[in-house]
Amino acid sequence: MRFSGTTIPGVTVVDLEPVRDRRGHFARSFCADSFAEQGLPTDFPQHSLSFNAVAGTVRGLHFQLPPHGEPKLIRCTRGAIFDVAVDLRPESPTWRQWVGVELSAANGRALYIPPGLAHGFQTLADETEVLYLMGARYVPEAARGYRWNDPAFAIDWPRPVSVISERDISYPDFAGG
Ligand SMILES: Cc1cn([C@H]2C[C@H](O)[C@@H](COP(=O)(O)OP(=O)(O)O[C@H]3O[C@@H](C)C(=O)[C@@H](O)[C@H]3O)O2)c(=O)[nH]c1=O
Repeated sequence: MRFSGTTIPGVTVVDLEPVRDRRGHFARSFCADSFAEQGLPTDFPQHSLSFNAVAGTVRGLHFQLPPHGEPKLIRCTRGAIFDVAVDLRPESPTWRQWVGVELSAANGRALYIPPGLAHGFQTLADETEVLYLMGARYVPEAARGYRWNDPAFAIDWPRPVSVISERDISYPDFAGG
């Protein structure tokens, strides 16, 4: 695995290093030792799959309040997504900034997002599947979100939104907290 930083401290691109032969390839998609060397979490007690039928679907922007903040490792195992992290850490030099990375089954890329950031994505193909490794348990009472089109973030989404949940269009404006 190859780790690369992004414009937001802690948000890390994780690329595969496939070993190829005539059958295809083999690549480690998670390694606790490599994550520890990078100072990243190694305990991911929940793994979740998200299936999205239609291109243009948006999910997010989601996060959990402390102490339930979730480190997330996000990978697209079928289709493609534009994956977004928004920095909500008030002490961060990149507070309120966002970063977007294309993850696809074809590019094998994953994105690590630390706690304190909101996460969302837009699908770029029909029948897109996203696999999460979650570094904290799901606590619905601690779940919060901001709208995908909140002017405080001004995220440049690649497509018009085709499908989004009622909850995700109803979040109030970001108030700076
Ligand atoms: C997130 C989650 C949901 N659920 C349940 C609650 C609900 O009945 C159903 C669908 O949940 P949601 O509508 O919250 O699913 P979704 O909108 O896809 O939520 C996800 O969005 C992306 C952007 C993230 O970053 C994830 O952490 C998660 O928040 O699944 C779990 O049981 N465990 C979980 O970890």
